[in-house]
Amino acid sequence: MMTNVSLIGLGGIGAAYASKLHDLAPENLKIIVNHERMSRFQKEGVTINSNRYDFQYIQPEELTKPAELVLIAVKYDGLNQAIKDVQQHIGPDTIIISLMNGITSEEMIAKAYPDNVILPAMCVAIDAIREGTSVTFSNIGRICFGENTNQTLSTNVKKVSQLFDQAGIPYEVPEDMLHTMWWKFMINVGINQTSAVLKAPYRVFQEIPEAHAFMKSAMQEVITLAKARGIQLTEDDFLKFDQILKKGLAPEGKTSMLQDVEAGRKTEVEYLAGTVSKLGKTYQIPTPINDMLYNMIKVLEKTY
Ligand SMILES: NC(=O)C1=CN([C@@H]2O[C@H](COP(=O)(O)OP(=O)(O)OC[C@H]3O[C@@H](n4cnc5c(N)ncnc54)[C@H](OP(=O)(O)O)[C@@H]3O)[C@@H](O)[C@H]2O)C=CC1
Ligand SMILES: CC(C)(CO)C(=O)C(=O)O
Repeated sequence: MMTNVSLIGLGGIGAAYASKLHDLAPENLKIIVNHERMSRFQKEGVTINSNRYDFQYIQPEELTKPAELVLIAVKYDGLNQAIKDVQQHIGPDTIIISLMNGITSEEMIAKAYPDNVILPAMCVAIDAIREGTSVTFSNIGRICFGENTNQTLSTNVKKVSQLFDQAGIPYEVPEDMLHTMWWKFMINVGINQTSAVLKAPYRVFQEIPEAHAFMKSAMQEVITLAKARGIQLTEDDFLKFDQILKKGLAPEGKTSMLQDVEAGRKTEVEYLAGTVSKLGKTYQIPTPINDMLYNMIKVLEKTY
């Protein structure tokens, strides 16, 4: 069993999964936080679904034994700092997992820790919402992770699976992890960004054909880029999401990007439309919808 896990980013996603690891064995989990966050968390505690959690906090500069697993659950605007802050926890055998949306965080982490195993990952179907130091979720969703392909499970994937089994964290190891990452990327590019500019909960996309078509047009650009990159993302993948949208998402639910805009926070547009536009230039594929979404969301961020 893994007895030494470190996590950075005690927000909606991080707190939800940290609560499970803490319930399993509080002494085995360290939360990396700077002095200011540590004071806030120690004073107020962290409330997760109405229960107060007092985690074992550690500051980035404190010397410590390398962790077996480091989980990263910040947003993109905090990722460069988080990559520096986890340094004391990374040894030659440390496995690193980013639970973040998008397809860029793993590349950014790999640049800083090129010799470590970084298992691509993301979470789906979790509806965590954070207000201050309080996090609530009604569905913990699941963590999809693995090597790029998983016809047979590697030792590292087995180790992490065993930990998640023990902690009761739902997970899935998709056979084709890169395809799954791009599928989620397509979803976030489509619905997160159009919901943010339309200020629209899921109901708008379920009921209004023009909103649905707008969302789909942004996703279509990801499907085209995926083909250029050798990833088989197809119309069927869109339809799979459409079923989830129509049957699985609460009409008044909101994407994380809409929540960011409503709370006046910086969004992850740079890593959604920004990435699509950059890849479009690389493969010489026009991405007009995402170029426009990029500009619109940048304007929104400047009007807070
Ligand atoms: N919320 C959701 O339902 C979903 C979110 N995601 C993705 O998961 C990722 C995380 O999202 P979410 O949990 O909602 O984000 P939050 O903003 O709720 O949480 C991020 C947390 O990271 C903390 N943080 C940032 N930098 C550091 C640092 N250097 N050291 C310690 N803590 C740090 C922030 O602290 P502070 O507030 O003090 O800055 C904050 O508590 C994103 O990529 C998001 O797109 C994916 C699926 C669903
Ligand atoms: C899939 C979706 C839209 C909801 O979990 C999401 O990942 C997000 O809101 O960021």
